Amino acid sequence: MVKSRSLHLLFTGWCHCRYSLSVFNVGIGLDLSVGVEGVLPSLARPANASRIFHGIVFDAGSTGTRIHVYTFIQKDPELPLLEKETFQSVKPGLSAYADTPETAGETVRQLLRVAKKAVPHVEWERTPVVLRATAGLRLLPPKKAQALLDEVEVAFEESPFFVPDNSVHIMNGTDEGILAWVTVNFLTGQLQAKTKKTVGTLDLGGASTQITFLPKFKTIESAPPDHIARFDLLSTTYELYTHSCTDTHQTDSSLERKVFESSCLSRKFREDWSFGGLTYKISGIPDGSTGFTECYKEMLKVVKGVIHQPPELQDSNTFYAFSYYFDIAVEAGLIDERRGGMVKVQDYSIRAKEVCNKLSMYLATKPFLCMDITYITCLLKDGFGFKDETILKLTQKVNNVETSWALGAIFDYFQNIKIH
Ligand SMILES: O=c1ccn([C@@H]2O[C@H](COP(=O)(O)OP(=O)(O)O)[C@@H](O)[C@H]2O)c(=O)[nH]1
Ligand SMILES: [Ca+2]
Repeated sequence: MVKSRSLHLLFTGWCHCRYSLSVFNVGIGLDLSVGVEGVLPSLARPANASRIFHGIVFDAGSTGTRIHVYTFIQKDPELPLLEKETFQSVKPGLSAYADTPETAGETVRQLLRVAKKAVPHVEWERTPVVLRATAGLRLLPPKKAQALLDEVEVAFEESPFFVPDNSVHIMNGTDEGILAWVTVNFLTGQLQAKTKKTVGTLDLGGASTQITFLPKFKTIESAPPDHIARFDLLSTTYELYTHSCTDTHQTDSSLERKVFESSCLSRKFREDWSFGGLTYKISGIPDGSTGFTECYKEMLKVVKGVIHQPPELQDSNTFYAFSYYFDIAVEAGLIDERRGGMVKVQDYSIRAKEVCNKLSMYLATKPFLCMDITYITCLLKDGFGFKDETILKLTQKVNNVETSWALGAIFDYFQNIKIH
């Protein structure tokens, strides 16, 4: 089976992009701190509730389904602590069961067992459970996606947990970006600092990508009003720039072709790949050129001019990056899988050149690395317009909590942050 994020993109074609911009008002009465030892914002809960309470979030991603079970401690009437997160994931994602939706229900039941272990029996009936689906379901025909969501809802209703209204739905890319930003800025302590010193976030999923940051005044001024997404958290209104792309299924006849040749692959590489009901022959270009320059040109075709470039990114210093930015950096040997680490945009680019110009060395073990790392390089530089020196903090967890939009989603449930 072919395992490559960028190959998927090349087949699905251009991103469907949404740009949004929002403004930030420095917190009035915002009082948050974070992490395993940190303080979470006051969350709405029953008056007679015990000191410990929980929330369950399912992340139905395009490549897998994950459960996050959060345990909060009510320290005082205002400020609960996030005590811990219990996490588990399964592959493939729900969209793989588009023709057998009952299997999606089984996946969810299997993960709900994790929640039953993590949440004490007496707490089950007041512990909310929600599922948010991302690009995998966004790309399915609506009826097929709904059939999957219906099965999830049945599994939730059978469970002993509290199923709120609108518990199961497809999330739009803007919410995905904002909720990931909320998670990271909460976990890194930026939100409670009551300053404008927040960190931007970059997510690269199996079929979508998001960039979210607190823009400077100039960006706010020059952006069209419909590029604005606001949300409220405690007494603060935040306005963030958030831009989301979901790979769209290509509708033109090029999807019909059965052969896909790329200069990002070794000339000797041959593999069959099934996608969208067709089987493709994937290979290098037998008599053509390979290597970084040619590969980069291929990537430019799917990236250049598609993604809005906020000018201030040229001056930005640090972004938190996760999901495939992390995975590919590990595969490329840029960071350690357990510890994560910091890389510059140019580190991806330097490594891409090294890998792509020695494709035969990677043929047996990492045949798609050149393609994937070149795609990331191109996305960062020519897509978003980052400069070479921008630092990406690559991390899967902050203070032992997953870097994902899921924590932001449980905030959204408890706080109703009203993204608009
Ligand atoms: O608990 C997990 C498991 C995986 N991933 C990453 O998510 C990416 C895959 O994206 P996803 O399936 O979420 O696709 P999306 O629907 O977001 O496009 C991969 O890089 C995974 O490493 C993640 O962020 N959290
Ligand atoms: Ca994701």
